[in-house]
Amino acid sequence: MTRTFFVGGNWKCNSTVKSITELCASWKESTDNGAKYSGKPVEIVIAPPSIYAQTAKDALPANFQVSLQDCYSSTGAFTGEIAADMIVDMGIPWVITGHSERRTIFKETDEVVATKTAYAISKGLSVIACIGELLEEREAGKTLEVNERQLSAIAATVTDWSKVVIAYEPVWAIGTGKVATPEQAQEVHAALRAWLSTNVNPEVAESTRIIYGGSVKPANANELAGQADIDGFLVGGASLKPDFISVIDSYAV
Ligand SMILES: O=C[C@H](O)COP(=O)(O)O
Repeated sequence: MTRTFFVGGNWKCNSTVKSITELCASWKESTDNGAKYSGKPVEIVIAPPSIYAQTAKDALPANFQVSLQDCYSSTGAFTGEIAADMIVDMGIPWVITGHSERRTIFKETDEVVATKTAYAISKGLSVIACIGELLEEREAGKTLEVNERQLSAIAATVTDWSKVVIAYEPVWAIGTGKVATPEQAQEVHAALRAWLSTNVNPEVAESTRIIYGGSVKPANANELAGQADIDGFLVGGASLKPDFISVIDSYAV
């Protein structure tokens, strides 16, 4: 089965109305309003800071979808939070869960990430669920153990895998310029797919997109995209630039 190439742009806590307007205008100009990318299907999802979601939605090329960067798993007395219900209400189809910055800075546990993921899916959202090991975990030989533990927590609550994209983001490669080599990334992606096959089922393993994140940019995207089990990217810093379009096109090589 073919897994449609997926490119996410996570703007994190960056952007202004002016920068979004200018960036989206440049993307529209270079993509004929996003109508075609080398003639092959690609799913493109941009995650702006939530306060700019509507600004981005209005300004992005026609075939770019919008995501939020996080959600809460309830409505009610939770000051400062945005419930998955509200994301759906605003016509936004995607949300990111479990980003390493949520896990490390905001202390989200595997269980919190799993709960958010399941709740978002129950409300109809599609989810980019993030996992990834710290540098010390990689150096201690625990890369697969950590990633499988995080994936296992998410998998335990997922009821509809067609709504899930798994983002493997080694924390040591995020925002550092230290991209995982194509071989390092492929090794983990293949292991995660094998884990899904054994612990969920072979069909889910074959159809679920596993994307890579961590210092992806135009100069390294083609080689990463050429790996058998890399089905796209979650891009941070490079998604704030006009030449992000070349990352979107990397699947074509
Ligand atoms: O969500 C995106 C990842 O954290 C990667 O960020 P980066 O491309 O700036 O390294």
